[in-house]
Amino acid sequence: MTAPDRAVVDFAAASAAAASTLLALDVGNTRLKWALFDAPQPGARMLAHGVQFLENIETLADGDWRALRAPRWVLGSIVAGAGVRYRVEEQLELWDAPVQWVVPSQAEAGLVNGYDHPARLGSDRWVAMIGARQRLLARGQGERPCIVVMVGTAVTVEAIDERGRFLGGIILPGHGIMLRALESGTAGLHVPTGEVRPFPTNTSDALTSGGTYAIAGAVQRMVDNVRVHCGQEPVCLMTGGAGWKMAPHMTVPFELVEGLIFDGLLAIARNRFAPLLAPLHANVPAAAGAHVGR
Ligand SMILES: Nc1ncnc2c1ncn2[C@@H]1O[C@H](COP(=O)(O)OP(=O)(O)O)[C@@H](O)[C@H]1O
Ligand SMILES: CC(C)(COP(=O)(O)O)[C@@H](O)C(=O)NCCC(=O)O
Ligand SMILES: [K+]
Repeated sequence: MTAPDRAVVDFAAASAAAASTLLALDVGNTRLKWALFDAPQPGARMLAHGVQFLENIETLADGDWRALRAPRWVLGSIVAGAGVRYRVEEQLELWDAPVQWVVPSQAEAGLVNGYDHPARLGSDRWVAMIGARQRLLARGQGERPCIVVMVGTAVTVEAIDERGRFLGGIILPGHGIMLRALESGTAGLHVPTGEVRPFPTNTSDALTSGGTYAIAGAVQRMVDNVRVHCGQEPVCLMTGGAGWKMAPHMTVPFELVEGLIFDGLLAIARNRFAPLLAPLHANVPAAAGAHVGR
């Protein structure tokens, strides 16, 4: 369902774009997601986008990125290690624009950070929450608390209150890590992927269902926590490469949204870069959905 290692380029749109392009990067522990926008602000048009597994980063400059219009700005989230960051920066030498990596702070783009040490929060979590908060504000739901679920290599479930304060969140292993942990810690769990069943009657189904229900149950628990704390039902947004796998098995109402991290990066970019733009872009419509990764 997702499109691995593939770039989609709208050449007509790319050539029409003004020189205010933003390359947005989301580097996770499994894959690098990128998108080129025609302006550094919410509602910007996506000119091209793609995804690469981390082991294929070296192909970007000579592959997907070669034909791209040069970005004026590069803004990214990265949670992979320093080695990966260095390899990404090497590919970015294709252009003059220096990359800015987002570091979570005390407050940015409408979100207040409740983490004990704000900078120790994963930047992907921070940026996705900024995207979620912007989305709620844009559709008049700024008075609602929010749960943000990201299903990637790891799974995170964040709680944001009705005033835009990040209360805290949980981290649990993603599907792949859960399975590998069970395989490596036992003698009898080397089996093919199974199906999600309410009452599994074989090892494959038992493992697949266990992982899926662990995630669904964790989300349900965080929704309960927020309901008790905030006194109202949260809006639940789910994103990430494996979000579609969880969707059929959730027990709380939710919306599957692609590109929450890109929404967040555009909101941050508006604060950092839009003031540098001429009035040319003053009337770009706000908050169109960004769709990425398919
Ligand atoms: N076609 C696919 N290609 C890659 N990963 C996929 C695919 N479908 C589902 N996944 C799952 O999505 C996860 C990667 O999602 P992603 O959001 O890119 O993670 P991260 O941000 O941690 O790199 C993988 O761990 C895998 O379980
Ligand atoms: C929790 C994460 C591993 C998620 O990574 P991902 O699944 O997106 O690759 C990442 O956000 C991270 O390294 N966080 C730093 C620790 C923290 O957020 O508390
Ligand atoms: K991620």
